[in-house]
Amino acid sequence: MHHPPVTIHDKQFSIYLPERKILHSVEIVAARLSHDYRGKTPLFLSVLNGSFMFASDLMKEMSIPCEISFVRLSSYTDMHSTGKVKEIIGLKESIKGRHVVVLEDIVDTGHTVAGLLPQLHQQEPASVEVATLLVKPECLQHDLQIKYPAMSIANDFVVGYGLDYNGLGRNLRDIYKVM
Ligand SMILES: O=P(O)(O)OC[C@H]1O[C@H](OP(=O)(O)OP(=O)(O)O)[C@H](O)[C@@H]1O
Ligand SMILES: Nc1nc2[nH]cnc2c(=O)[nH]1
Repeated sequence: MHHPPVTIHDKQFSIYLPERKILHSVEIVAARLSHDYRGKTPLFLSVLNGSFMFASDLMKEMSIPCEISFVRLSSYTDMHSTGKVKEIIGLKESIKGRHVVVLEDIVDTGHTVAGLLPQLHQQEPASVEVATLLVKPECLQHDLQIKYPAMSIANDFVVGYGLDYNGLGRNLRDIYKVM
């Protein structure tokens, strides 16, 4: 399939990860989670906004009973991290004693996940792991164990499949990188 470059705001982006490759990697993560959490009914915590598409496709591939809830906490306003991590908003149910799997679209500097995990641990879950569609190992600034990364990528700014550039591009089926 041909994927011409796309323009979003002031930038051009070229195809990076086509939809079939994304969906294949999501299937593999779902199979691992379905195996590892058999009998545990995991609670997925999808970190909005970016992870909604990953969360949706992952859930459809899970073959064991599982629950999902959506939380917010945002640290990015532009193409660079502000380094500020905010509180979890929207976590209504108790996670005490639950097997929690945080769902992220991307772990870049790791500030977001590093800020989120202690807040979750305070609530005494049985376990917490992280599943992310993308991880940028070169950019990680925290000692994080990301147990379920679907794909590792280089230090490129990417959009599509839930990921935005200043609000736009989330609807793209494929992932593009800035040119
Ligand atoms: O590892 P980090 O450097 O912290 O970057 C990763 C975070 O940045 C993005 O969120 P963003 O704050 O842009 O919010 P959004 O999901 O609503 O786009 C992404 O969804 C991750 O949560
Ligand atoms: N859209 C987008 N958001 C991010 N947040 C952290 N890294 C990225 C990235 O490469 N793309």
